Amino acid sequence: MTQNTDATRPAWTVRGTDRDEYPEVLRVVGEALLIGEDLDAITERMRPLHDAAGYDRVLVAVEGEGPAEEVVGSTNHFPFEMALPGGPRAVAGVTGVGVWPTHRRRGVLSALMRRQLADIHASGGRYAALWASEGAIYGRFGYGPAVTEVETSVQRQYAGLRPDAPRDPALVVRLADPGRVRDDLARVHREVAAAQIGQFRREEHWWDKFLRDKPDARDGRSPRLAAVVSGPDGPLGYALYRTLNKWEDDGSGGEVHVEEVAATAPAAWTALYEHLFNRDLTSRISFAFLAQDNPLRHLVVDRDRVVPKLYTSLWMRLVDVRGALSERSYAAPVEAVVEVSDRYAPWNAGRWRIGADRGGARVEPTQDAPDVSLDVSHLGAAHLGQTSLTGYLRAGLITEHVPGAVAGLDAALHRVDAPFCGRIF
Ligand SMILES: CC(=O)SCCNC(=O)CCNC(=O)[C@H](O)C(C)(C)COP(=O)(O)OP(=O)(O)OC[C@H]1O[C@@H](n2cnc3c(N)ncnc32)[C@H](O)[C@@H]1OP(=O)(O)O
Repeated sequence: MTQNTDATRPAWTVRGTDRDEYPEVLRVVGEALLIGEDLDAITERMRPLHDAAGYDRVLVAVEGEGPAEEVVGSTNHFPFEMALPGGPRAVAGVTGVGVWPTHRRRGVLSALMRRQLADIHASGGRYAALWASEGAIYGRFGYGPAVTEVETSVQRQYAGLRPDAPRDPALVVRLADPGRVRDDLARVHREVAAAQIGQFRREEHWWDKFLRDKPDARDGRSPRLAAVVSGPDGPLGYALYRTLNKWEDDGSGGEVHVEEVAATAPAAWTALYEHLFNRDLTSRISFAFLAQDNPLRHLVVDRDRVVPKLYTSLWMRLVDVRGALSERSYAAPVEAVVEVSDRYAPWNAGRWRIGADRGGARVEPTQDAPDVSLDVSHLGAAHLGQTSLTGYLRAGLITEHVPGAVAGLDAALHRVDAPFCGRIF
């Protein structure tokens, strides 16, 4: 149990919770996040995820004792299997973080984070990941920005695909209610998620959540649609989207809003984009989440009409530096001593000798002089192979004791494929 030791403030402690107390947790987190929804509605929405995952990973900070006890903050994590460099791994998907507005900036979150990391570590966890509401929050807790994704839109008049985009006349696109083609969606996603770094295996309760479609949450848009592209051997891709019925003085101005698009074959991407770009009465097609290397900008006639807006999705945290670096895959051989600082998970702090090549890695504690000194958040940022350590070096945030050591680490950690999560959890 973590105790606030500042005698000038009311004491609060960190402890676990249970199913009965959960609505109270949601009340606090919902208010902190400005959810603006009735508590019953939030509870109804969130219950199934927790009933499936259990309540034992939810932590609360409470103030007072007995009947006067009140929840003033909370954090939670879901058990995910996520594709990481090296293969699918158990990752703690941290979410539901909030502190009651009158109790902010007193160290409540810091205590919750410290306890949560200790709990994940004690249960053998090596990684945590989250989507941050604000980029300023999680660096201090050892999380680094590991995935940059793209939001974009294209005017229909410029949404033409190249004549040489791969097309397969054997492919068929079917438009349906997502519930009717859920097995097809799951089949495609299973294949994509197994290989794409940053995706987590989507269990049934997560499909339930992502396919929920309450009319009051549509923001004036249509019910969700699923376009599924299939070949003779089954589904090869899908797009989940909504339309918006809109009219301007000079005619139809409808919109297509794509929530998720996934495919396992080049011609399937073409078929899906042709479907999305050819809805009558529309003038704009938007994409909420795309990987940075999604084929879209290669397939359109004029890539500059598809302007990417970048955002950070996953923040990664190496909960067990040695374990995580030992089981990672490497793109190039590397031999380096890395000195790690870690305020919130002290078992990671110290010097680690990393010896790795394409066949595997050894990571051992050492007292040898370091080649590089950095914070654990930098390792988390670089772990998925997209964020470079060189950027931090240029910014003066990590120290290179041996010239070229950071470049050597970057070459080894690099991935040619862009990581992508695409779903806020
Ligand atoms: C994965 C997710 O769930 S993301 C959702 C996160 N939740 C939200 O955004 C909801 C609204 N915000 C909140 O509930 C709270 O402000 C929280 C959870 C972000 C922070 O909780 P607090 O208890 O105030 O944090 P705590 O007091 O432990 O702060 C620790 C340090 O982080 C800093 N900090 C905390 N939040 C922020 C922020 N939003 N921006 C910048 N700095 C911050 C504090 O200033 C403090 O710095 P210091 O150690 O130099 O003094």
